[in-house]
Amino acid sequence: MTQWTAVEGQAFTDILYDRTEGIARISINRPHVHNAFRPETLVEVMKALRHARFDPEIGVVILTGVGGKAFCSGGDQRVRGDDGGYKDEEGVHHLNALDLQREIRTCPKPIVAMVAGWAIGGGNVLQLLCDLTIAADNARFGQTGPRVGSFDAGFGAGILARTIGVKKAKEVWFLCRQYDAQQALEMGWINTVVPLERLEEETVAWCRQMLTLSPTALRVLKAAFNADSDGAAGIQELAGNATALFYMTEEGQEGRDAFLEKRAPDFSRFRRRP
Ligand SMILES: CC(C)(COP(=O)(O)OP(=O)(O)OC[C@H]1O[C@@H](n2cnc3c(N)ncnc32)[C@H](O)[C@@H]1OP(=O)(O)O)[C@@H](O)C(=O)NCCC(=O)NCCSC(=O)CCC(=O)c1ccccc1C(=O)O
Repeated sequence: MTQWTAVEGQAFTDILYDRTEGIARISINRPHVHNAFRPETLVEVMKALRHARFDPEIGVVILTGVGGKAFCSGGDQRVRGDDGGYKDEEGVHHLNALDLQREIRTCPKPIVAMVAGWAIGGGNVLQLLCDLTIAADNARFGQTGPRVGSFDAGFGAGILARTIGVKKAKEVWFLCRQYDAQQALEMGWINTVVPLERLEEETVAWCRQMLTLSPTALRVLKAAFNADSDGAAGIQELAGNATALFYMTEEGQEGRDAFLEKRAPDFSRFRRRP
């Protein structure tokens, strides 16, 4: 059994944020609505995710839902307003699941979705955008948009098509059916299925295995997997890794040192590699 400790100084209302060695866990905590999110929920998830990103002791993040019956059932329909989004407590309308989607993709640490029960609507899109998905045998996946007057024509359509194929993605969105964990596994929608009682153990084992590997290699690979589907922003993310690595070389540092020492740079000792 993994021992989790609440992260100090991080108090939330809609989520739980805790950690064990090297792993941060963010859990949507609204089980009375199958972990549907409201704008405030997403603000809290992003805050915790940023905290985990900048914590040097954290190498992997788990995103999950409390209660064993749902990962997340998407946007909370009870706070969906008439002015283009979901209403926060001040009455301001948001579509800030889109902000979280981008933050999941640009977080340089692997994010693992740990899915028990429903991953539906915007909840399915969140698990889809996580780098890996470990599902319990009670997990069920699907989109409901065309039934409830919504759609995600961004990552929710495009990345689903890349993941399970265009025909299958159209089936998911056009028919609004639900798929069990075994069907999702067969489509390549998720990575593995385990009995519910083994879900946490298996997820933590996958995380621990990643923690033994090169963080830089994982970081650059994550950027690489997203680069083409993120367009110029994806190339920027990938290229930023190249710049960071170059700054760590003597060749890169020679340019900086020459400027600071007010002399011409001498790059002659650096090889022109084939
Ligand atoms: C998930 C179900 C299929 C589960 O069915 P069942 O097991 O029978 O449970 P229920 O009795 O239906 O549910 C229990 C309880 O939870 C409430 N509930 C469940 N889901 C939601 C929800 N999404 N919002 C509010 N409340 C919910 C339900 O009403 C029950 O409460 P009671 O008080 O007991 O009545 C089934 O529950 C279901 O189909 N749920 C709805 C799923 C859904 O349609 N989700 C929304 C899809 S649209 C979406 O997520 C868009 C959001 C988004 O990410 C987005 C997309 C594109 C651009 C921007 C955005 C963005 O930023 O938001």
